[in-house]
Amino acid sequence: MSALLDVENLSIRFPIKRGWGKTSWLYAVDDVSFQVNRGETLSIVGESGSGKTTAALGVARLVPNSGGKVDLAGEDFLALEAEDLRKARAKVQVIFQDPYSSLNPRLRAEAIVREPMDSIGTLPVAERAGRVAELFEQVGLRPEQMKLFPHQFSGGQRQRIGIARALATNPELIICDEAVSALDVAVQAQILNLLRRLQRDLGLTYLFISHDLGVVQHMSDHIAVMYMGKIVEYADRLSLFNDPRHPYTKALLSAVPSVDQSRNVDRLLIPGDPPDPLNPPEGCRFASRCPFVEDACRVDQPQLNAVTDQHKVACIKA
Ligand SMILES: Nc1ncnc2c1ncn2[C@@H]1O[C@H](COP(=O)(O)OP(=O)(O)OP(=O)(O)O)[C@@H](O)[C@H]1O
Repeated sequence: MSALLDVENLSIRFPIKRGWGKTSWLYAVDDVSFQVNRGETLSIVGESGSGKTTAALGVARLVPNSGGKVDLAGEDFLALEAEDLRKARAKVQVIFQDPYSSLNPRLRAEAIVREPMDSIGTLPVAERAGRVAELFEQVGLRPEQMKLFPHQFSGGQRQRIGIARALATNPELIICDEAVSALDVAVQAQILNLLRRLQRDLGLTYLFISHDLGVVQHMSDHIAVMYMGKIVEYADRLSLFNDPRHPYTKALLSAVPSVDQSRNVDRLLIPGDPPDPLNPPEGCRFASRCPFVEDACRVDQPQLNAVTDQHKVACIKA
């Protein structure tokens, strides 16, 4: 299967001002590589602050990178300039977490959905209104709702508008950044089912950012686990959930309540907080919280090594 998205050694850092004119760099994403096959979903999971959102926004060039390569559908996306970038933006769209704040409250729903077509110019002007109507139907909204403003919709309906807007340019890659986290559980299920149906019907590829492992289990083909800006484990869904190798992944999974009695996993608690991201430790970044730590873990940073064909782990004990 061919990769639609191939990310190599992506790094993203933010300048943090400290005291008199002193700037430190926070590496939110540190030398991260991954691929997503066409028509598949790669989820990125990890606790708050691990760099999931920054990595995804870096892929879409919505935050500046400080190194690396992003190949999107055969194009060197980070190297594109002005006009080529504007056109290429049609290929990657984002669905944001908060359907309340991500829609312009002063625009009618039809104008919100139409906006990416106008700014990227993907369709002749005369065809855009028809395309908006088609998108409304595709995401399960009624034609008369096109004239309404965002506050006249429920949270789930607003997220449907966000999805219609993301589909407007016929993208190949959609980044779902905590796309259902702000919704209640019943509505979450409807939106997740809609995303899966659209993926199947339109051949979409998803980069799915979530801290909710239940949702991730439902959506993913592959999963990357991030900790402090690094991918610590990368695997297909079954391997990750049935045979997690990194102690951090084991701890994340053991915290998920399971109705499956046969999955009798001992609860593994992660003590303490992550270290200061402005001053990451030498060696493994998880060492200070790892229940299995050894002296060697504090010396060299573990590389992401293959344990099987579909499974990579950055832990010297894996
Ligand atoms: N614009 C910014 N300026 C400075 N630091 C930032 C900026 N954006 C993110 N960070 C920092 O980068 C790190 C990664 O943040 P990011 O939002 O990518 O994490 P996350 O895993 O998506 O967490 P969450 O689920 O809470 O959004 C954090 O330490 C965060 O404070």
